[in-house]
Amino acid sequence: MSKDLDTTASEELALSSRGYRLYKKLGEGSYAKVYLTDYKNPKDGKTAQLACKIIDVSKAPKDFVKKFLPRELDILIKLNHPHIIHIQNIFQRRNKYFIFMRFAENGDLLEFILKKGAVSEAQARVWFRQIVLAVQYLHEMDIAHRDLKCENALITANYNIKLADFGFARYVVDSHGKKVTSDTYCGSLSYAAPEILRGIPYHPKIADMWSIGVILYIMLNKAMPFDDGNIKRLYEQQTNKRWRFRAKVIDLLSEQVKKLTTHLLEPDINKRWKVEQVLNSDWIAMDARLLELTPPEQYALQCAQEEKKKNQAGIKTTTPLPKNKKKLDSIEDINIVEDEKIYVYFVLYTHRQFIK
Ligand SMILES: Nc1ncnc2c1ncn2[C@@H]1O[C@H](COP(=O)(O)OP(=O)(O)OP(=O)(O)O)[C@@H](O)[C@H]1O
Repeated sequence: MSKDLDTTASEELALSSRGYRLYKKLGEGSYAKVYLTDYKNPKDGKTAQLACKIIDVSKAPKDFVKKFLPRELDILIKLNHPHIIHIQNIFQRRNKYFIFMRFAENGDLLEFILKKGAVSEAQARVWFRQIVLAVQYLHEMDIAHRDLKCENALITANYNIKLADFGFARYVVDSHGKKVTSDTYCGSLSYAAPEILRGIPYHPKIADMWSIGVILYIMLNKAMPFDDGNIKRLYEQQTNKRWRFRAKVIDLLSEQVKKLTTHLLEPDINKRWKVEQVLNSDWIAMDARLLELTPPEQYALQCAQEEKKKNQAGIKTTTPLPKNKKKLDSIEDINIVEDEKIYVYFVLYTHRQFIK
């Protein structure tokens, strides 16, 4: 096996007895490494190429191991959507978790943009809609992704998007069906909504919509809308709407896409567009084929809606609400989940930079 691999001989043996052979590093995140893997089903001999994300809990912070990782695994096994990466198998051995998933042959969206340049508006519309449908499915399941960024939008051989990396994802309702806000600040700084930077408990679904706006901007511009490592300055740029489309593309882009981007990069959470407004936007409608859901997209959405109904029916109503119920200056009153402690989890430095 390649020197690239951190797996021990006994791990390799355990993996190969299940038909897996890891052989090449595909990517690396904060606490995980992702490898290209050959798989041969021991029962029927069928083969496939997969990606394997290895999380070594002995190298990760306690908060990640106790809180984020269990959530990631719990959420991953529930998801089934055409634009979310398919999980083939998960297993744990000593300190390591091995998450086997579909291999995205064309890498991630950031890699693609860095290599090929800004995405044409027609292609961006197709990819953006796929990302938004995946987010609609998650939000319908009452899950917020909380780390939406180009690196987490993977591209298959057929140039379809598969959303990945649920390391920061969480449920946004509590056991009483009440909306909860987050005060754990996750994700990448460049994609973080102003309300996150402000350091107040935030609505994770609404913050996801901001990140989606940043992704759209990056696809069209091959640049970040806001680019400052200093949180205070970044916050000021965001709230004063100090961003513009790059000179290279501004005259080429449609008014419809400019309007959509502006409604997503909206600092006021009450005005920021939600999933349905995006999917019904004039920009998506410019390609009539994209207005209809494909049968797999329709099926996945239906499943999510049914799951939500089931959960709502099973919600306990007799248990008293947590004591720390707190009103905030936002659209609804909210319960702050007790286990959440303020923890800054920003990935401040990105490995890959845009060359303007
Ligand atoms: N299924 C896959 N197919 C191809 N490449 C993949 C796949 N999964 C992950 N990668 C690559 O590995 C990188 C890291 O994966 P992932 O984002 O899941 O790890 P992470 O540790 O959770 O990252 P982060 O610290 O950014 O949250 C991705 O950006 C992508 O380039």
